[in-house]
Amino acid sequence: MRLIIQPDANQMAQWAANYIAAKINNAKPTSEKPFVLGLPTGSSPLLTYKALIKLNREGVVSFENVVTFNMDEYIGLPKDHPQSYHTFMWDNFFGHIDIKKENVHILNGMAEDLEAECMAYEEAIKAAGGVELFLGGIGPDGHIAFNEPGSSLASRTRVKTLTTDTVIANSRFFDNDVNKVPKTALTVGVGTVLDAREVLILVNGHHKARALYQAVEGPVTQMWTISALQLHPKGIIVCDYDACSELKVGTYKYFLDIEHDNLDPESLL
Ligand SMILES: N[C@@H]1[C@@H](O)[C@H](O)[C@@H](COP(=O)(O)O)O[C@@H]1O
Repeated sequence: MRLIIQPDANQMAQWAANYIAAKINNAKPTSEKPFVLGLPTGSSPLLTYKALIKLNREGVVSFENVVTFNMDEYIGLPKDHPQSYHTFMWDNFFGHIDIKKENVHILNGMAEDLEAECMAYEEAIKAAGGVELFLGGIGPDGHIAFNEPGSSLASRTRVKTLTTDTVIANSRFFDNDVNKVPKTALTVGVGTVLDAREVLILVNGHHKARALYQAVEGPVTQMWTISALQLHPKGIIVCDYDACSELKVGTYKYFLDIEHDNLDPESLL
């Protein structure tokens, strides 16, 4: 696993955006062979999306031949609900870049047959040739997508019940009213994420410090589902100084040292 330590969330986002843009450009995607990108919602990727929008506007990267698969969606929220992940993605990213609508895939939390929806999603990922790069964030309890503690590390796309902690955390988007937060969601599995050829996880802020410690220094365990990244041949975590506060000083220094030449976002493009 690589750990890229950046001073703050802005520099983290620039690093991640430049990295993603470089990956897309190096792949030279075409409509026959598009670049398949996995994407998250939440506050963690917001600055990265902003930076990618800027790179798109400046002509550094195009999303014309990029196909996306989002990680998750609430069950029971219509697509046009202000807090649906559909709305989030179009408001914060897709609506500002040159992506084709038909290349965007987001789970439908209103599907009549949710199991069939999940199976079809896995099939669609396969049919697209698999995910090249999965971008993700994590919850303070180390969950990836909506794979809450105790989720199988081999899990696939399915229905998940959200923990009380996650419902409380996400109530900030629902007028701070936990009763308005859906209690279930559709989510790609840990196994689905690990199948991507590369996984890039964003972790910032003090409130994620324990999760980062578990991800980097803890054992692989279903109780911190992000720890499964240790089993991935190409896992990268980009974090800020605040998120590092639970790491051992030696671990922190080690990653700063071995990534010394790769920390400048400008070196990526
Ligand atoms: N399903 C999402 C996750 O994909 C996200 O990583 C997590 C953290 O959110 P934030 O980035 O807002 O801290 O929240 C939700 O539970």
